[in-house]
Amino acid sequence: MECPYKPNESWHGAQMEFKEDMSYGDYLALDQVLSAQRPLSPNHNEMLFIIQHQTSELWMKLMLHELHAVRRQLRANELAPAFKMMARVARIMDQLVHAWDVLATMTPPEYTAIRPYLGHSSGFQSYQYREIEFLLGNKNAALLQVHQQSPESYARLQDALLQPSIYDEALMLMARAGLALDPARLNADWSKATVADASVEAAWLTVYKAPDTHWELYELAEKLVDLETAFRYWRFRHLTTVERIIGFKKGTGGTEGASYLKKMLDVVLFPELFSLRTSL
Ligand code: HEM
Ligand SMILES: N[C@@H](CC(=O)c1ccccc1NC=O)C(=O)O
Repeated sequence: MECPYKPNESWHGAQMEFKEDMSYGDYLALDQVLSAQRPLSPNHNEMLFIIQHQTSELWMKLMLHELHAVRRQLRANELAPAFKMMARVARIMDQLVHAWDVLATMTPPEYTAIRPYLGHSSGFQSYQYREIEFLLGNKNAALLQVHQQSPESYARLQDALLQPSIYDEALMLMARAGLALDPARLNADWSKATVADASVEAAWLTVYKAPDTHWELYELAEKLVDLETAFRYWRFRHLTTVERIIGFKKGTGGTEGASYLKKMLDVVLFPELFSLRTSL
């Protein structure tokens, strides 16, 4: 039978030769990305575990790219581009919320076959996740210690710890727009986690009681609420997936496991944006 492959025939006009030109794989550095999956166990399901984490880290990289830009835009009073980026971050978070469905196809015996190979490594050591938390105001200086072996991530995290969070920037922007905020809150110790403040709640209440007068701040508030809501769903799915797969075992990172993650569900990033709703 004649071989159907004809080297010189084009297919729908597609470029077939890449000796000189940059190809898809070149542009995306696919050789690097696709050679970075290195299972340690003989178990079939470890590939799912690795790719689930690597894709999450890639989306986190994009979230950080967007969140740093949001902070710069807020500092520059450029709200319209900030809104677009905040919406993107919330959609990425939604994507990560749905990604738990893929991981949940891994059963306890399947994970038990992989777990001994993980040693003490844990998502707790994700420096990108920690930077996202810090940028959103959930600061905790003690957690820098986890990254002392890696000067680059330590420096990034330290910078995120010491600089105002996105929420702090939103409050400074509100003050510049003429809303009355306690100067002590505007000069807070940025390395500390956000603490609810009465003057902040009163200012957001002013915005929510007259949206037409404060439309941009109203939109900013709702974008922040979208973001926090998506983040809470992620935490919740992490906890429920973990309970489903390892029950109440201690974590490889050294915490109590599910009960630690349950405590993290109580974290409120933008407290006044939720408490004000009781007064509306
Ligand atoms: C079988 C799947 C998973 C299990 C059993 C699991 C379990 C745990 C446990 C027990 C902790 C607490 C820290 C510790 O002691 O280890 C933790 C923390 C964490 N995990 Fe997972 N996890 C899983 C999947 C994931 C995935 C897919 C991600 C996405 C990147 C992730 C990200 C994190 C992060 C960021 C933390 C730190 C949370 C914080 O400090 O608030 N985990 N995980
Ligand atoms: N903390 C998990 C281990 C774990 O999930 C993990 C281990 C290595 C790399 C990423 C991980 N994911 C999230 O914590 C456990 O206790 O089983």
